[in-house]
Amino acid sequence: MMWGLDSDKDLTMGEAPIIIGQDLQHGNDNDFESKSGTFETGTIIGDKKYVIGETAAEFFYVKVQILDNNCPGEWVNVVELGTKPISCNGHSAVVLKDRILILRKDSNPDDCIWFLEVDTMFVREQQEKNLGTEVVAWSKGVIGNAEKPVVISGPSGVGKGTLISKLMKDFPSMFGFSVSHTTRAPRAMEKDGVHYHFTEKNVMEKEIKDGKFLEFASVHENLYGTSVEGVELVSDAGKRCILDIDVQGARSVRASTLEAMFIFICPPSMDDLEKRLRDRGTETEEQVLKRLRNAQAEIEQGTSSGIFDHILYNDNLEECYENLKKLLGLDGYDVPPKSAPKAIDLPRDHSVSKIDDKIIINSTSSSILEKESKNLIMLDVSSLKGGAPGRTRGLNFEAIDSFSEGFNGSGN
Ligand SMILES: Nc1nc2c(ncn2[C@@H]2O[C@H](COP(=O)(O)OP(=O)(O)O)[C@@H](O)[C@H]2O)c(=O)[nH]1
Ligand SMILES: Nc1ncnc2c1ncn2[C@@H]1O[C@H](COP(=O)(O)OP(=O)(O)O)[C@@H](O)[C@H]1O
Repeated sequence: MMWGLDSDKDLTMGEAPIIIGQDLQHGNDNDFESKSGTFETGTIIGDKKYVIGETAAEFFYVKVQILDNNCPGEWVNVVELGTKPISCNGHSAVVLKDRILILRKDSNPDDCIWFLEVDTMFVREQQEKNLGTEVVAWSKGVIGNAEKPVVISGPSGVGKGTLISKLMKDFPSMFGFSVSHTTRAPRAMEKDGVHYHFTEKNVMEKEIKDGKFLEFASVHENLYGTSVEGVELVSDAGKRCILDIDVQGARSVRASTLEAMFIFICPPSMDDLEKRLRDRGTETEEQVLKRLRNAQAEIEQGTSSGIFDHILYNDNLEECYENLKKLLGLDGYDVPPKSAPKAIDLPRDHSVSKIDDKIIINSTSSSILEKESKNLIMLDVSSLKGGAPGRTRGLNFEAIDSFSEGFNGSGN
């Protein structure tokens, strides 16, 4: 088996080395003691060596340690952000520009590609908040691109929920709702985990601190927030994610790495808005008044801040819904079967090399069956998008088998 790789070159950030992390399990590298994992790779980027270790026998998470060449023998304090992969039977590590690509052995097709970000914008921002430590961030790699999420904002009672429900009912395989967290009390018909994740303030504040939220805001004196996982789960299922969030939240998403389409829904008049809110009958008089007070400012910001790509007036519901469908490219639409994004199936034993933006994964298996199905895989990392917190998308691959001519799979 050839799993860990080549020589230990002194790589600097931004170079495109042939690479690679090194298999320390077999004692190829004596620069430092392998601390505890049964499998480790050591990847040098600039002055730092990133040691990624795992213990396959137990259900542990992969662990990152860093050595600074300027302080020989001393481990640097590391903060690891994001959801981490669970240990598997080893991995290869490949240096990209600002991150390390991890190819995991013996893991499921949808879980074999991960990225450890070491110098992305997200990591640099977090570094400023964690002075005195090294920050790295994990994100899972996903084949292909997800369709841009749709952010829908507008004052309370304008009809956002009604429009979104219609869309989800008419196109259930195309859209998925990002279920927000909130500290407000559930309404009579609302279900936990469906309409919102209803949560306690102290729990939500802790989760915000832990970086679980893409955005959050205090709205009508309650906390609301969109979790990174909530949005990613919808995209992973091959659906387009819909977010119903307020203007502050929309502004935060605009500033984040998440590319989205932003739509603001306006009422025909304040009188109509008040009537809808009162007729809905879900709020106390005090809450209705609070929502109406906030509505004016929300409409001003929504229509003038430049956050939103489109403004829709919800006067006649059916007309507004048709206009929403037009924006989403759904007018006169016959819903096609939606195929889930493809996943890469790595050969169990393989070698890895890198040429420009292509990672070449070559089966070294002696099993005829495996050779037939996946002899050579070319992974294209030229169009990566997103990253921590969340997923790294835009990976494409071609699987080439030696027994038939041409390609037998594509990530596109
Ligand atoms: N920033 C942010 N706002 C949210 C989120 N979820 C809901 N909201 C907004 O919070 C406001 C109040 O929502 P809700 O209590 O359900 O009342 P409703 O708008 O009257 O139905 C609305 O403007 C929602 O768009 C979220 O995750 N983040
Ligand atoms: N175009 C419309 N004309 C009249 N009533 C509407 C219209 N759109 C929505 N409504 C009603 O207004 C109320 C508030 O709508 P809802 O979808 O709950 O608003 P939001 O989610 O923006 O707070 C609901 O009772 C809904 O049935």
